[in-house]
Amino acid sequence: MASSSSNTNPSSSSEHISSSNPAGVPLADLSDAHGANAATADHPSAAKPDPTITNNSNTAIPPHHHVAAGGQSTAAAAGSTALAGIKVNLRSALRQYPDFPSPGILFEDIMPIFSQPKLFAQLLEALELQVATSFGSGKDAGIDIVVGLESRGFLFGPTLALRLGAGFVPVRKQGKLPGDCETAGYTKEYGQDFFQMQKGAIQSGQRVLIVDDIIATGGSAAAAGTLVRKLGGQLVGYLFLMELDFLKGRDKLDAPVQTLLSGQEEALNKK
Ligand SMILES: O=P(O)(O)OC[C@H]1O[C@H](OP(=O)(O)OP(=O)(O)O)[C@H](O)[C@@H]1O
Ligand SMILES: Nc1ncnc2[nH]cnc12
Repeated sequence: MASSSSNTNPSSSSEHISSSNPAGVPLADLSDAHGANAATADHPSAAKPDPTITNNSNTAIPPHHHVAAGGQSTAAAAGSTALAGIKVNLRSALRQYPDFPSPGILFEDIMPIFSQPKLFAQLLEALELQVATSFGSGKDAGIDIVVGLESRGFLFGPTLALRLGAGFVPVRKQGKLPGDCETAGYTKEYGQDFFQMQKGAIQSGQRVLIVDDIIATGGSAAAAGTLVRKLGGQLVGYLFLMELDFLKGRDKLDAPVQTLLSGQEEALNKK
């Protein structure tokens, strides 16, 4: 199994507050005790380096922009600044629900992001910027297919696919897709299930990026990766909105992992 690593590129690894905001949307109110800059047991402070912008091969993700000797390109630096500002806003929109859907689970509710159109737009911008750090911008990323996991991966997967000039293919819970399907069972943070993909949904050798909202134990994502490979896809990476640190789900994945936000350094009942 691959292990996680810290990014050695400080300009893209912290959720610092930027005074300029290239995304053009007001940053969160930092005076709010529940705002993005508040250090809570659930979320690291904004000043703490973000360990999530990493791959799973113990190397920093190389930017695909031209890099001038001794530093980032102007485009890469602008992208890093925009990404950092957006992360602050995304984090402040998340809500936590203890003991949902079962005792001991601290549920991270991402839905408020989607009810605010400017934030929803920023999420897509951040995901595209994050993809660009590894693969290049838009169509240059060379992603053929974005695979989204039912159901929250359907909220932004298709839109991200369009922005990358890629197609979208769903992974669904068992019994929802017609025709011949491949099936993979898995265990997630609060239960067990089966995922399916339609045979023929991916052409042999197509470059596939798997996206979902949250990686917890990594069980769902690992099963999706198994299905993509069964269909002949080339799995180039995973992209999540959020990672629950204490569960170390990325250790189950054998392709590069990128996440916008990290949280829950410890289990709920250990706090
Ligand atoms: O890393 P894991 O422990 O596998 O957990 C992560 C998965 O759990 C949630 O999905 P859920 O099955 O609750 O479905 P939903 O998106 O339909 O709510 C989440 O959206 C991920 O897909
Ligand atoms: N703690 C959690 N919050 C939201 N979605 C999840 N999926 C798996 N674990 C989760």
